[in-house]
Amino acid sequence: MQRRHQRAEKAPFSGQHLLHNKRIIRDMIAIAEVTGADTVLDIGAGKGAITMPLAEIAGKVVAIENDRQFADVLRAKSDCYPNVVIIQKDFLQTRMPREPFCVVANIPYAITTPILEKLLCPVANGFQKGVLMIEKGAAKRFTARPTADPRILAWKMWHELEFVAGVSRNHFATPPRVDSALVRIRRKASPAIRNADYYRFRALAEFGLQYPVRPMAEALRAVFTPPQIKHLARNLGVDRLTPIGTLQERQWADVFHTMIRYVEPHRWPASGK
Ligand SMILES: C[S@@+](CC[C@H](N)C(=O)[O-])C[C@H]1O[C@@H](n2cnc3c(N)ncnc32)[C@H](O)[C@@H]1O
Repeated sequence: MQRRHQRAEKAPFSGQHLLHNKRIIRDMIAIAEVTGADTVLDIGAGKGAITMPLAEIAGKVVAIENDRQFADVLRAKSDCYPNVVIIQKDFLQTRMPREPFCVVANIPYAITTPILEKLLCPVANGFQKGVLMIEKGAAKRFTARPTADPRILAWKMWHELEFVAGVSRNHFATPPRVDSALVRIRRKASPAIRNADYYRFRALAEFGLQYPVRPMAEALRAVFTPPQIKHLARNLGVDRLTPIGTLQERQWADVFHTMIRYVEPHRWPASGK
């Protein structure tokens, strides 16, 4: 009884919810549009449920798994797949490839946000597209429009995030406590803001969205002068009293470009980078 309890407790902590539905795995690879030219990362590869089907299609698969026993299983299974590389390491400690790469993964949910932070930083990072299995609540939050979360807003300025479908917990062993969902991510070919301005944009978004219900005129008062705010609101097609948390991505791009063009740099929110 006590041993069973210990086993049940291990899974939620380590995120070891292995996907056993082959159709869902095939769908994930198809939705990610993986081709023989792609290098694909499987983050939290487990025993290779996604790694090996990926290896049949992709040019190269990099399976990252920090559990030693799972990494041993992966090494044994990948013997007949010369295009699979196993990295036994914490994903958060691994260096992101600069060359283009994709991700197809059922990730450890406990570190979903740090994983996305690492993948979706457009600076010195070759991530292009992917499909991730994540917790359903997080999938809804990440794909909601508009977003009042500055971190998610920054991800979306450079990437399309799309909710694909919910996935029942019955497709996993051990089933997670929460429902899951697939999210498709694609890097934008022509983002409205240059990669070099990523940290500057984040600083503006974090500053402006400290209190998302604040009227935009008030939230941005320390950055823009009152006449600038008046022009900005007119250009965005919103009232000055519009809550800042309701601005859409394209409006945030306009706010940013207006700041860069018309506001003296000493008034820009500090980026720390
Ligand atoms: C949800 S399971 C998915 C396993 C496998 N991809 C599957 O679908 O069957 C997540 C996996 O991530 C691994 N993991 C947890 N934290 C990790 C980390 N920081 N870096 C790399 N792998 C991690 C766990 O050991 C587990 O195998």
